Amino acid sequence: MCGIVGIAGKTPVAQSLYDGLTVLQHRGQDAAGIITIDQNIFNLRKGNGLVRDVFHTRHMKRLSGHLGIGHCRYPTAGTSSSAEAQPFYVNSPYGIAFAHNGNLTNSHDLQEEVFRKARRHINTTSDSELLLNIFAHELQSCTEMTVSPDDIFEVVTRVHKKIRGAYAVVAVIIGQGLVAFRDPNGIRPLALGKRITEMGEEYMVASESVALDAVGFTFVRDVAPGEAVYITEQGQLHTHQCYEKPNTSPCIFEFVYFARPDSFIDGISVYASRVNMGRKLGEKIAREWADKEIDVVIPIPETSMDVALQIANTLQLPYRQGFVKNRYIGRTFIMPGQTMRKKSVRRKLNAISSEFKGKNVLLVDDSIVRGTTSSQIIEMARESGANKVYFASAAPEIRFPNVYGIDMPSANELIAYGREIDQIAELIQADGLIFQDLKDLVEAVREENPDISQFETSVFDGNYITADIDQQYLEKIDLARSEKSRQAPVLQAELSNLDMHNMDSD
Ligand SMILES: O=P(O)(O)OC[C@H]1O[C@H](OP(=O)(O)OP(=O)(O)O)[C@H](O)[C@@H]1O
Ligand SMILES: NC(=O)CC[C@H](N)C(=O)O
Ligand SMILES: [Mg+2]
Repeated sequence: MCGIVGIAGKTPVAQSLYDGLTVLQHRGQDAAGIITIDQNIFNLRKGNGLVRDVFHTRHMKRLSGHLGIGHCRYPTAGTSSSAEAQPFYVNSPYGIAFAHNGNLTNSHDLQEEVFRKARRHINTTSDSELLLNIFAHELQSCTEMTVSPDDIFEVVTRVHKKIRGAYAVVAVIIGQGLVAFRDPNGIRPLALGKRITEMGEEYMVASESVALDAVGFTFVRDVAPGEAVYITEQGQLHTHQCYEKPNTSPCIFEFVYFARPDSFIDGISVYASRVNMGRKLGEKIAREWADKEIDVVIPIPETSMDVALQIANTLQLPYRQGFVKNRYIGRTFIMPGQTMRKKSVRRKLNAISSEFKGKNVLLVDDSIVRGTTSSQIIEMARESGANKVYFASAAPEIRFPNVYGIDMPSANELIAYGREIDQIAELIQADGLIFQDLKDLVEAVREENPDISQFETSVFDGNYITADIDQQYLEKIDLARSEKSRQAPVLQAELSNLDMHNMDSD
């Protein structure tokens, strides 16, 4: 679930892009990149690592220009090689740099087509490099030196027809401007903001509204599903719906886990939706666990805290922060391998024994995916002397792989796959386990914007909104991306030699 930002400014943009990326860091911790345009030259810096590690002062100084884009990456296709860090670049037509959040579901077919019909070579296994080349191929039909907004919208319309899956994209084109667009289902988020300076109006697009807040842009609106936004080099904003029948279905997992609580996505406050999730789950606990004596509600930092507090309020129980989070360790779920994820839980969280000793505790998490966190946390609660350990998840059981930009490619790795609740409880050693109902989760989010009638909920119900996912496809991604297949060391090593960067790697 990567983070993307783009600014068409009147003043240097590198620092704002950097600051925007730092507040989107929770969306991708593996790689980061910024590209700017100055006097028709691209300046690019990208590499593996956190935003603060990839960019040093010497890089920032070289990222001059008033137009630029940035990306922080959580790989969900291809490999974690630095060669697949974004933005990507192609020199023709005009010179295009491109950043993508999401995942294409017809990459395989497109790969063939791009090579045969467009004779374009894709140098990595990244679906984003592929998407850039499709966009570039469509733009190739513009023969004028200046591309008009209508040309851009026609290009995006054709791209929408070719590709399937989830995508929020931002691109900059030499001599032209900044383009951003969102898939027709609006699975991945994209917000538009504006800043007034002495030199004139500046525009910004970002995965989450929080990035706009951080750099002093005012939120204008969400980019609509299927819509494209084009800001010319001179700073004129043009927008157009490029899909005939868009079908708004935002990814519900953004609200459960991915997005920051202080963001608004499609008119929904992520924080308020989490409070609603807490209320609904609290009511379910009151209904179904009337016989259980719970002394205290304890969140598993960090994402579940807003939900847990509301559960405690609903149940009229004390809320205690029984786990301390090491602020220097990032999110474990988006770490690249299971070994690293497993090790990091104990480095990240430590228990305050007095909050557990002799008590019946209700631990709350936003979701249980592989069960890495829950099983270790329950063990820690017991080591700290808890009497009974109950566990509540603000999201329902996750039983289906994700194909839209969340790295859950294999059903077998999901703890709830093929298991009933009591079997999952036994595996994670909980004395009781309760999940939110899907209907309640959808209602909790919808309450904040009833105009949205559906959400992308495939990980819970196997209903894939793009209607192109069958068992064969799921088997293919399982084979390509499961934990087991990613341990093939030769492939990883070979791919990491394919580094192609424009700026020094140090
Ligand atoms: O069942 P699992 O496979 O362990 O995945 C679920 C856990 O991973 C996430 O936490 P993470 O540490 O990524 O981030 P957070 O600090 O934002 O909660 C999520 O909040 C759950 O705690
Ligand atoms: N999580 C994402 O949005 C990833 C984007 C793209 N599929 C990649 O793997 O680089
Ligand atoms: Mg967590």
